[in-house]
Amino acid sequence: MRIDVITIFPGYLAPLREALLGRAIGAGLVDLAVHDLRSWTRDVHQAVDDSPYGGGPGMVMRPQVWGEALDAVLALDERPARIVVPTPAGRPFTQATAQAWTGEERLVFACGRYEGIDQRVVDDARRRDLPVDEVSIGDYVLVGGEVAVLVMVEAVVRLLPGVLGNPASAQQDSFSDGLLEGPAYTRPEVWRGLAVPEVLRSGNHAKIARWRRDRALERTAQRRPDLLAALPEDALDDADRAF
Ligand SMILES: Oc1ccccc1-c1ccno1
Repeated sequence: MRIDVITIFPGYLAPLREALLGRAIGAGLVDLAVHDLRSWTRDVHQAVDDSPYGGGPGMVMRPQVWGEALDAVLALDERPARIVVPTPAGRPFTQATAQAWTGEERLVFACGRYEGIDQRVVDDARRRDLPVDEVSIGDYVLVGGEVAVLVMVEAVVRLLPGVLGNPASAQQDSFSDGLLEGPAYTRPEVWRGLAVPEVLRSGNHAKIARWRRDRALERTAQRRPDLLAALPEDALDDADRAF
């Protein structure tokens, strides 16, 4: 997978070259290129924004600069690309989104700042039949899209074959089966008077699996009843329903 990020703060994306993601890049599983949007400005001030039509606070990012930047970055590689625009007004980015994007040959992230990017940039890309997703990583407002890109790139790249040491980890993630992950424990057996649940030390794998499933159902019911309600009809078996 090739990942391109266009931003006015390239340094914000430095963490993508660290740790697990850095190793994925080093192993050739991911190609990452970060581009400074200001490279496509033509004025001495390298202006990337302007006042909003219709008035109102803040500034809007200029379509000319973004249009030239996206055209140039897309032309760098012949692989078909999905353009991703992080925005608080976007569709929710979920584990399902991350899973779906693992099938993409290329992702091009457009990091907006200020009051966002002139809408015509997205409209122009869509009318050229380029796939464009405007996505939000949560119901809060950030200063720019860079942090959202860090989140989304990590969520996607960790799912790519060969990235995680143990692929089973991704299968047992929270959300992978529609439920939140239950509690986890490691040594020591007792810590500050708190003992590890006995069933986890029983060696009875069937009991352990049932206990873990019950804790996941319990936690999901308590913290995210919306996820429970969204489960497909056949997702819960009789033992789950008895819980
Ligand atoms: O708040 C933002 C500002 C710019 C770009 C993205 C965001 C955002 C907020 C939540 N998800 O994305």
